[in-house]
Amino acid sequence: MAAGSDGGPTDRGEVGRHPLGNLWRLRRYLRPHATEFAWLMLAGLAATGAGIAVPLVAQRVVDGPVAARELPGLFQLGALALALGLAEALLIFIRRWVQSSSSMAMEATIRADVYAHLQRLPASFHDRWPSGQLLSRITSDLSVLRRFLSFGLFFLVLNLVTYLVVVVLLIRLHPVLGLLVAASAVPLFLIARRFGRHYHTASRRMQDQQGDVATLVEETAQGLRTMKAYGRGPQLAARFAAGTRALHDTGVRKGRLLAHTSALLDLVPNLTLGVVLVAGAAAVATGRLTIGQFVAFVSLQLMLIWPVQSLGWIIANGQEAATAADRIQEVLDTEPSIVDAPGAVALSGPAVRGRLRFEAVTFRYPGSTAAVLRGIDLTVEPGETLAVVGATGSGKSTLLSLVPRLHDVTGGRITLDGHDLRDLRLASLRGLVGMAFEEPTLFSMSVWENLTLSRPDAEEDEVRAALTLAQAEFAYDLPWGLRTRLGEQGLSLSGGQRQRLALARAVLVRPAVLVLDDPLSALDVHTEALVESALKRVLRDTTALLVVHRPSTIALAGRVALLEQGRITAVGPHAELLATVPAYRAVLSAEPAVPSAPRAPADPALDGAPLVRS
Ligand SMILES: Nc1ncnc2c1ncn2[C@@H]1O[C@H](COP(=O)(O)OP(=O)(O)OP(=O)(O)O)[C@@H](O)[C@H]1O
Repeated sequence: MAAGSDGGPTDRGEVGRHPLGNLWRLRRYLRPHATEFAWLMLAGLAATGAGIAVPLVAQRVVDGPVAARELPGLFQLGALALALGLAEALLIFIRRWVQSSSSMAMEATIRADVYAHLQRLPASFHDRWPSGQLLSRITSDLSVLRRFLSFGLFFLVLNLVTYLVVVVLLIRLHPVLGLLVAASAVPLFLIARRFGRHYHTASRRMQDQQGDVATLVEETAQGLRTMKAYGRGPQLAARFAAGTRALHDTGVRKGRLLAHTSALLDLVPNLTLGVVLVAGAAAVATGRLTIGQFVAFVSLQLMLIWPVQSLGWIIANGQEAATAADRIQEVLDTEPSIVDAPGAVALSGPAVRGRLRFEAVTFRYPGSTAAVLRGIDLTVEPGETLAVVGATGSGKSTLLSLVPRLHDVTGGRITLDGHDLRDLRLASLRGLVGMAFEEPTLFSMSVWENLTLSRPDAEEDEVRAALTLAQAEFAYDLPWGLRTRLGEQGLSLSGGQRQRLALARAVLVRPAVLVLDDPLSALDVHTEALVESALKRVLRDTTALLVVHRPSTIALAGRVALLEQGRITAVGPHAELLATVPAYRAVLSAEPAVPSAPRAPADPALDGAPLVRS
């Protein structure tokens, strides 16, 4: 089942045309373990063979030494039965031993692949997929798959072989009764097929609902403060209760479906056994069957009870695995849209001048009809700092996110030193662009690891310089200095501290282009002034695009671009815009907003010159 066209999860409960198709596609993960599986199957079949041989030995015992009252023969056959029992136990042990290691290895490989794929997928994919859905796919769905690959699939093959071998032996012992047992496979098949159909739909619903519940838990954990502040605990609890109730109801429906089917599956072999007991006893009485053969027949038939009884569980496991495979393939089938183009080139650090140019850039979010950015023409010269100012929702963050290709333009192009960004190797581009967001993300790792995410090879003195620049030396005073582990999302730090660490991380890249999305918003006036004065030094050597709101930070920029409803309406030095553009004044002050008449973006060469109105 493919992912939605806009990269979102597909409709709930939708069942693919080939329910087992996606499960079959995962066979490539079995291949590296083919030898282990062959041994596994061999050990399983040998153990079953030993088990099947026991009733045949019993037949010899009854018809031979027991009938003839011959003690030495009885001991020999008894010893053979014991040896078969021991061999069966040993083989089962070997099978279980191999089984656990290969299935765990397969699960780990699939999990690593899904995780790597998630990393390749663009920001727009993650905007659309609830994180709980991804979490449940990479955890519980993979466990379901492992259970199937290690147990369900194995027992499906083993039980099928056992069934066929035993039925052949039964037919040889007594053709009529043997065929009767063989015929019982028909109702079994019909029951199993009906169960499989219904169970597939129910298990898809349940696995999706598990994802929904995981999303709710994650949202609650993240929004705990907001929830408590607004006293919204009961509402969220009610939402959660509704989610878990839905999950419970689907679970109960699934359980009942399985119970109902298991009862039917139990009934068939027991009914057949009843018929065999009566008919077999009659055959013994009329001399058409020896007592030994009768004992062997019944013992062998009893060996079919477990394979038939476990059929319901195996089908359930198989359907859950098919659903899990569908859900995992939905992620794996989503093509990463932002990738290296064929022939993409890498730009290396010192040769890069850092001339950034937006040419008639248009951008529309996937699934949305309205463009967020329209006809953006803007040039940021090497070493220049350009501030982007605009009302909330005007598209500032979106504009900045296009530079490291978190999203790709939907019209026009952006160039760096004349190269279309889409013709550059992604790793090279992202190595040249340092970025800090207003909402800085710090990971559950040490401060050092968080800082060097942008440059794993950074030296200690470089990290120190970046921390000094970002006024983040407080990191040295944490309990274990830079080795201190931060809590989830760095929650143990204040907003301003997190922003400063994120800023240090961005400048550590020694970026050719620095993109800062309002990174000083959480700082107090005093710290902001210190960071600004330090930033000034960094900005001298790099091309920078800043989203800023405060006039003090705007002073860092040589020019300012005013963004209004996705369009650049004015470009020029701050003082001039302030003097000549009412809309600009309105954005920076409490004046009522007056949309400006469109203005041609000024040529950077005209910096300081009067603005040109179009
Ligand atoms: N992931 C997204 N998917 C769809 N629309 C989005 C997405 N992110 C932002 N938008 C929309 O794009 C528009 C511009 O958003 P953007 O965040 O770029 O504005 P902004 O100028 O940075 O706002 P602010 O100053 O409040 O941060 C808004 O209308 C917003 O609803």
